[in-house]
Amino acid sequence: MSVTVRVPAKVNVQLAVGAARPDGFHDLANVFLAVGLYDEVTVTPADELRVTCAGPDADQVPLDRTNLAARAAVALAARHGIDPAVHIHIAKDIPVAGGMAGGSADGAGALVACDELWGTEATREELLDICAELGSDVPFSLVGGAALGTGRGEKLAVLEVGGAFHWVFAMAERGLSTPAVFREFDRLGEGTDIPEPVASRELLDALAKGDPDALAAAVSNDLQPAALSLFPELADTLAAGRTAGALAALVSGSGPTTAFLARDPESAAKVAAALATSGTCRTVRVTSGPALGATVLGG
Ligand SMILES: C[C@@](CO)(OP(=O)(O)O)[C@H](O)COP(=O)(O)OP(=O)(O)OC[C@H]1O[C@@H](n2ccc(N)nc2=O)[C@H](O)[C@@H]1O
Ligand SMILES: Nc1ncnc2c1ncn2[C@@H]1O[C@H](COP(=O)(O)OP(=O)(O)O)[C@@H](O)[C@H]1O
Repeated sequence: MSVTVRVPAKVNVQLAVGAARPDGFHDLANVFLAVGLYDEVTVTPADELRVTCAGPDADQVPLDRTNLAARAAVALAARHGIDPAVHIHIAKDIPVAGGMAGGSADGAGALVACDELWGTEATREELLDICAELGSDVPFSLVGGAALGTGRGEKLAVLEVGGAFHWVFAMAERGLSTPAVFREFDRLGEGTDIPEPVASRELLDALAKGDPDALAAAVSNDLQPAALSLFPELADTLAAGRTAGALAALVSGSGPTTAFLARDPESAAKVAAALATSGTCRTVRVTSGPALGATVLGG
């Protein structure tokens, strides 16, 4: 018997970042939108806990107990007095270290899959608690759709979305480390007054209406200057997408994946084709959001 769970990637349509807290984290107003790029996490009973991974970026994924999927299985098992002897296989389509929360997706996926496999019947609240222990982005991977994350991004309020938004994602030649980007944010902001992060009313209204032009006018990412400072070539990718007709071009979360909002699928295809031949990125993907959160596909 095995259980497979499908989990989406995310883009941050707004990422407002406050000053560093005493615990090293930053308070956020983090508006997440789940998009239709997915990892699939399959769990099967085994003699001991083991992780395998397949996909274009599989060689960059740790297969030891630091893998977020393994940590999720161990955390659920510990709470329920279960031996976490399970083979976790990750079919990885979400770019690694790209600012699209691929590791978080695998953590949420493994948690839901193990809950189903072991019949632990954890409440949604317990699952969300474990997610928050695993990482700031993990609760959103479970929930999907669109949500406002406050605190370090783990406290979620579900948001209304009035229609599908069309996106193009450009994957970069190398990854960026999330802690390094937050450190660069701190360095760039030294000596300045960093305001409390607040969600934009215009942005929430644009999401609720499903209005791509209004969303394009309202998107923002406070980590973008830090990501560009560490990876200046991303400016060329952003410019190539804008020139090709994207309504908005921004770094996805801590980067280095860049995200381009298009008015409709035809325009998205045009932007993707231009980016693919621009020589400014590794690969290009076209998709839309919102997408469902962690979903059991069956065994
Ligand atoms: C920036 C965002 C935007 O959604 O994601 P990515 O773009 O990397 O996917 C998130 O805040 C990343 O969330 P996640 O990747 O789960 O981070 P965590 O494991 O909780 O933390 C990793 C490190 O990032 C920094 N961190 C993370 C979240 C936060 N609110 N403040 C921080 O300063 C800290 O240095 C922390 O040690
Ligand atoms: N299941 C996993 N998939 C990908 N990366 C993982 C996983 N578990 C742990 N990691 C680690 O997390 C780091 C961040 O990866 P990822 O979650 O893909 O990016 P991001 O935080 O930029 O969205 C990776 O470099 C890797 O070392």
